[in-house]
Amino acid sequence: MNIVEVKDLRMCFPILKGVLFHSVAGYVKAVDGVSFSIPEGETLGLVGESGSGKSTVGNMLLRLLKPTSGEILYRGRSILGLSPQEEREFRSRVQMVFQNPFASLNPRMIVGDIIGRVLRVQRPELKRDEVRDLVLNGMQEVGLKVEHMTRYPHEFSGGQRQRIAIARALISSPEFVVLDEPTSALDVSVQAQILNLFKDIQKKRHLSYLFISHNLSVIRHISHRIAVMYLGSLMEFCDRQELFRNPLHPYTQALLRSIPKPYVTGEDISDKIIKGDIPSPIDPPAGCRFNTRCPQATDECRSVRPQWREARDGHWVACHQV
Ligand SMILES: Nc1ncnc2c1ncn2[C@@H]1O[C@H](COP(=O)(O)OP(=O)(O)OP(=O)(O)O)[C@@H](O)[C@H]1O
Repeated sequence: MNIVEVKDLRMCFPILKGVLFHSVAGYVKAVDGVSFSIPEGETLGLVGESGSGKSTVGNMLLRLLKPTSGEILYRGRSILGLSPQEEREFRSRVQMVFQNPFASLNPRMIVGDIIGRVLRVQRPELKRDEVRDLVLNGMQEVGLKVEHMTRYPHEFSGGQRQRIAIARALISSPEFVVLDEPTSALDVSVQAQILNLFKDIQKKRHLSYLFISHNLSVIRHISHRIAVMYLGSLMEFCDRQELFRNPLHPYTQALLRSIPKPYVTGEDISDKIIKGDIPSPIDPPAGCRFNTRCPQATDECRSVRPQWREARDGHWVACHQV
């Protein structure tokens, strides 16, 4: 069963102008017709360059942003227009971990209170000792110690702080977690530990993740399926192994070529880097969004938007050349 299904999702941010920002000068088409699904217990890796719209998708799934149009189904039910009761239930089932563990933790609260606060709001019937026990279990699950409970965030390293943020996200026993670049601010060795922690927790709790990153190596390590995003649109979506063995879209192929090889020093990857800049989402190119940088672009690519279609079993792509 799919835990999340997204259909033709769009998000346009108005660009306001004037002294009192009273008129609209245009729109940023941050997300422009995105569809995908996430099966229960799986991780969907959402990868793309900076500004491609990944965080906007994540924020819409969390109900932090209301889509301009499209549908978001959570366990088959729309999450748009929930009653206050349904909203509370949704909040306990869906959680998030963001990139910056330095900014996301209140520096004036001790760790035990940071993690336990969610429970005080969501389950006011719990007694103090019960909250404490749950917080302790949660801390141990992510590799924190009992004595960490009374310390402040500034006393911890980046990796430890991200463990605190993870414990806080898990304390309400969510089913689905949006992980928005959760390891990007960490050292490489710590990144691997945190990625493995996410995997262990997923196995144990049968959690589903949307994992957002610009780093394909990280996405490869953690994902079951991968969606490749470019300038607000999905270019390709399939199983992880299929994507790395048989990438169909020229953008995905270029992304894979640009991953530096381990143990090769001084490798010249200048001819493998995608040429040109990502165009502005205020005035995206007509036809295929990638046509201005695609070596295979034809007149059709420059004028007709490619359809999002299943080229092979479970392998979706938007490209005229496939
Ligand atoms: N609140 C907003 N108002 C106006 N434009 C926005 C807003 N939020 C995002 N954008 C724009 O929408 C586009 C997509 O942004 P988004 O943050 O979703 O991309 P991203 O792929 O997550 O990039 P990054 O990896 O840099 O966070 C960008 O052009 C961004 O400037």
